[in-house]
Amino acid sequence: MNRHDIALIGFGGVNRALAEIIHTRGQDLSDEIGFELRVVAITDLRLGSLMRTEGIDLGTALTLPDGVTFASMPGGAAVPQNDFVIRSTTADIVVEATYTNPVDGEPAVSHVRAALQSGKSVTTTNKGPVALAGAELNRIAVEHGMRFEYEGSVMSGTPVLSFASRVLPGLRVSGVQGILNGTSNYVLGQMETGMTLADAVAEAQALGYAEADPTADIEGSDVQLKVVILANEILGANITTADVERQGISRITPEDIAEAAADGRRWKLIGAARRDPDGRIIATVEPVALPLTHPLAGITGPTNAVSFDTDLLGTVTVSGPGAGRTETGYALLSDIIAIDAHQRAAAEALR
Ligand SMILES: NC(=O)C1=CN([C@@H]2O[C@H](COP(=O)(O)OP(=O)(O)OC[C@H]3O[C@@H](n4cnc5c(N)ncnc54)[C@H](O)[C@@H]3O)[C@@H](O)[C@H]2O)C=CC1
Ligand SMILES: N[C@@H](CC=O)C(=O)O
Repeated sequence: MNRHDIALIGFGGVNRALAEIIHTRGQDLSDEIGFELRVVAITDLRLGSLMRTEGIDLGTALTLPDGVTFASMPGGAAVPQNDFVIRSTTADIVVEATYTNPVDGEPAVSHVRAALQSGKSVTTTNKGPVALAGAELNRIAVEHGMRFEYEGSVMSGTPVLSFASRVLPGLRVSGVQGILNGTSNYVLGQMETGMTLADAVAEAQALGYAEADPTADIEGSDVQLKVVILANEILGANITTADVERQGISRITPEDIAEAAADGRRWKLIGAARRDPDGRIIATVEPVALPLTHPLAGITGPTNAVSFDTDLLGTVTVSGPGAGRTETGYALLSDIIAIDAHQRAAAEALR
């Protein structure tokens, strides 16, 4: 049976969830997807680095006591050594799931670049490399015959990017808009029950929805990155975050929430991008008090939804999980399956 060896860069909620799926589903997973998966390297700021060409004991790696680093395991060290691990690992796929840096995407951009240039395909849920260096990294992937997959960068495990690229062929999409951040949607819903914004954010953090710095969720920079990704991937734009007006939800008060409810409305943080008649891209992130009859008003908790404005179908909406450790760990698995399928197709074409 074919096998893929993977290196995990970052060992937080999402990459641990992927490791859990591999560890607990074991041979059943291999039988279902048609190939074996082994983790042969892990690096993490807090835990250090670990390399085992024969495969890492995920049961041990996932249950290290607090304060114990990978130095306690064979092949482990107390420091991450990201670049060394990425360039020297025997893995054929690198999985980048470190913090999203909304300013310049680093060091994740460098992680992805180093992996592609050293002959590894990459899957990532990190919005930074995709939004801030997507064109460059996709070009490097093609130049090196590698794949750069990032389904989980928008709407977690909900395959909105695959949907748009594979299920809408022949349609002209003029705009995309929706609820693109699970944390802020969860927070607004909790505030409707009387919870304070701060307490609701703390809950979202405990549930694994929020960014390491939840300001990104609340002030809209996470949505801003996702709007850039959707505009560039689906509208064929070439915009950056500087082209996306941004306003978050921190100024929404309990009184605003109550006033909206009395008026039959619900506050939602909406990301949107559209191409206007003269071809310009108008892109925004803003809170909107939607009427309860609006299709996005019923989107609750960490669920996200994206509507596509098309020429032949009118509006098509995709909804599903927008955040969550396991849901996003699945996004990485779906990318690995896609990478395997591309590699099989390429090998078949050479026969
Ligand atoms: N949690 C979610 O629901 C979703 C998360 N994402 C994205 O996936 C990525 C990971 O998210 P989580 O696992 O939830 O975050 P997390 O904060 O739980 O884990 C991130 C891990 O990366 C490590 N790390 C950070 N910088 C590093 C570096 N320079 N070198 C090595 N390790 C480093 C940290 O020590 C931490 O263990 C983020 O970019 C996030 O925006 C995307 C979709 C959904
Ligand atoms: N913090 C993000 C995670 C997914 O991108 C969110 O809450 O949507």
